[in-house]
Amino acid sequence: MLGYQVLMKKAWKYKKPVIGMMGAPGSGKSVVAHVLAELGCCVIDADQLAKDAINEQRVQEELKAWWGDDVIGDDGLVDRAFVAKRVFGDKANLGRLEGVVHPVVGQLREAAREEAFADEGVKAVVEDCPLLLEVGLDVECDVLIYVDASWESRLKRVQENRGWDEAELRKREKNQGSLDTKRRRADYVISNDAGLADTEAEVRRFASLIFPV
Ligand SMILES: Nc1ncnc2c1ncn2[C@@H]1O[C@H](COP(=O)(O)OP(=O)(O)OP(=O)(O)O)[C@@H](O)[C@H]1O
Repeated sequence: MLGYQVLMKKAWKYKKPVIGMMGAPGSGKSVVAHVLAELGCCVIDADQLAKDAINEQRVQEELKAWWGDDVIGDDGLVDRAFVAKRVFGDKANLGRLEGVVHPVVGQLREAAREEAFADEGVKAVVEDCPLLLEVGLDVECDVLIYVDASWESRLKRVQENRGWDEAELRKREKNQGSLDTKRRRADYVISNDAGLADTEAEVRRFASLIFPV
C-alpha cells in the first residue's frame, strides 16, 4: 500500500515527511489531524492558509479584474468553486491563474517548512489540502491519506454537529471534485465509519508505518 514510503522510513529520520490529507466534507480529516498532532505532528490547515492567502486584498483585486465581481461571494470572500471552475473550464486563463495560484502555493510551502522546522520535536507536517487538489495542484506531499466515511455517517455527523442539511452537504461535496480520483491517488485510506476510538487506533497504526521508530 505504502510501497516505497515504507522503505523511506529510515530516510525520514533526516527529512520530515509531509502528509497530505484528502476526503469528503465531514469525513473526519480534522479528527485524524488531531490524533496525528497528539503523536507529535505539526498540523497545518492548508485550506485555511489558502483561504487567507487568496483573500489578501491584492489577490482579490486581481481576481476581480480578470473574472469580474462575481468571483467574490456574498460573504466578501473569494468563491473558490468559481475559481476552480474557471481553472478547468477556461484554459485561456491558465497562464493568468499562475500569477495568483503560484504565490499561494509558494506561501503554503514556506509556511509548512517554517512550522516544520521551528520545532525540532515535530515528526511531520500534515496538510489538509483539498483546495489545492481541487484546482489540480499538487502540494509536495510524501504521503497522501484519504479519510473515508460513508455518506450516511457523514450526513449524520454534520447534521448533529454543524447543523447542515442534506442539500448543504451535497453542495459542498460537489464543489470538491471527484472523490474517486482522490481515493485512487491516496497511498493510505483511513476508514472513519466507526467510533472515534477505532479511528484513533487506525491512525496510530498508520503512524507506526510512517514514523521512524
Ligand atoms: N468517528 C467519529 N465518530 C463520531 N463523530 C465523528 C467521527 N469522526 C468525525 N466526527 C465528527 O464529524 C464532524 C466532521 O468531522 P471533521 O470536522 O473531522 O471532518 P472534516 O473532514 O475535517 O470536514 P471538512 O472537510 O468539512 O472540514 C465533526 O463534528 C466531528 O466531530
